[in-house]
Amino acid sequence: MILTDKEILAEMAKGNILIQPYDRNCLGTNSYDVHLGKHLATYKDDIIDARKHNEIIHFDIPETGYVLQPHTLYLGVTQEYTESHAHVPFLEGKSSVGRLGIDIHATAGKGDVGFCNTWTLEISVTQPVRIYAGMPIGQLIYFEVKGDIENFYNKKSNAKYTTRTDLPVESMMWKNKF
Ligand SMILES: Nc1ccn([C@H]2C[C@H](O)[C@@H](COP(=O)(O)OP(=O)(O)OP(=O)(O)O)O2)c(=O)n1
Repeated sequence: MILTDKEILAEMAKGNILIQPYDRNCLGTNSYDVHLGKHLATYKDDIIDARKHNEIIHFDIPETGYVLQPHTLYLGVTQEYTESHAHVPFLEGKSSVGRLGIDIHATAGKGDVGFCNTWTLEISVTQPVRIYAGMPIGQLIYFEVKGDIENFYNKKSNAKYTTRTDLPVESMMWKNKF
């Protein structure tokens, strides 16, 4: 079940959900709108290797915006730092963003109970499009879970994305050792 606006507020009051910064106007009927942080990154190498630790180059979106180009994967980050201690958070796109031809995640939309961080966005575009820091970029949806949890994400020793940051984070797939 997806939490409604009232339930999101109630869970925030209980400390189960944290969204920083928080703005009441960003709370939708059953979601919360998140915004594009000013930091972007691209992979340094043209060919990236799923077994290796691929380096990324960080840069900032200027005030005048930044034109994203097709055929490039951009890593972005939400302005919002979030914590979800009892619900599964999902990051979804927004229709208005999709209508600009912007995808904000390549395949990963699901978060884990216990995830405490900003969200890295896996951004690609259909045609060149100018984007701006602070623009609404996605929405968080919170699902109820069934059953007890043995390993909360922030307590798992092998969780890859637990270090708090306001920068986009590259793939840590190399830690999987395959
Ligand atoms: N677009 C996304 C999707 C997820 N996450 C965060 C929330 C998740 O709780 C965390 C880990 O996501 P996955 O479990 O999908 O990733 P991995 O399986 O690769 O990592 P791990 O081994 O740490 O679970 O990353 C994110 O920042 N940006």
